[in-house]
Amino acid sequence: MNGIFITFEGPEGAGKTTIIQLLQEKFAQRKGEIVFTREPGGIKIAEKIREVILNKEHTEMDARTEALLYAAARRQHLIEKVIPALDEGKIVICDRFVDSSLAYQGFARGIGIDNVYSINEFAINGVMPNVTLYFDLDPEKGLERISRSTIREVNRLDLEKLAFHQKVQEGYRLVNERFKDRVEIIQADQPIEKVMQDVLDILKKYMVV
Ligand SMILES: Nc1ncnc2c1ncn2[C@@H]1O[C@H](COP(=O)(O)OP(=O)(O)OP(=O)(O)O)[C@@H](O)[C@H]1O
Ligand SMILES: Cc1cn([C@H]2C[C@H](O)[C@@H](COP(=O)(O)O)O2)c(=O)[nH]c1=O
Repeated sequence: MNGIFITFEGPEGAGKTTIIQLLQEKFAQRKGEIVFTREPGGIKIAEKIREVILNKEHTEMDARTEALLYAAARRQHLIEKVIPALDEGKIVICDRFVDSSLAYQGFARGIGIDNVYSINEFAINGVMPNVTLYFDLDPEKGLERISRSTIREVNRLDLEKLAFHQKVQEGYRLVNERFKDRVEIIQADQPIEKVMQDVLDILKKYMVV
């Protein structure tokens, strides 16, 4: 794989999707070189799994089932979209990846970061990001942002209590420490233009911006 794999991580409402949209606009002329995608989703089967996981009616979903579904969506997305693009030398920018599973299912759901990493090792088979941009924002602020959004649909995980989202933040702290060689922290509580500039400053170490 000759390409560059870049992932965006962070809590709800941190601004990952907003910045990815701005990057898509900025790099609109470079469609053959840069692939934008997301997890869970990005391809047909994984988008269907996304619908199952995030459906607000599926309140009975077991935590391990949830972890396995994210890992299954990840596997199919890697095989169909991410790995072929990296093999062609492309840059892949993905909204969320395995660190989300470690923070949300591993830590916040209480399954254990190592347990969730194990099932994901089977799914990803050694494919890890070159760099991860972590959008750092307190969960209260992120939840407040999404509650004000008129376009973003509320999903099952958004509906978890604040205590869950605080655990997600704590989980990410542990994950970021474990993978500090590839994780770059973005201060997400800044105006969008400044967040975008900080993101570009990091991306320019990996690609022409
Ligand atoms: N820097 C910012 N300052 C203020 N509001 C912002 C900023 N970045 C994004 N927002 C707003 O916050 C809301 C959530 O942003 P966005 O969807 O990009 O977050 P996200 O990290 O992708 O969230 P999620 O992972 O929950 O989907 C949107 O309404 C967006 O306009
Ligand atoms: C990949 C992944 C995601 N999640 C959670 C995080 C969010 O609550 C949703 C995805 O929604 P978004 O608007 O696209 O951010 O799913 C998770 O818990 N585990 C994962 O592996």
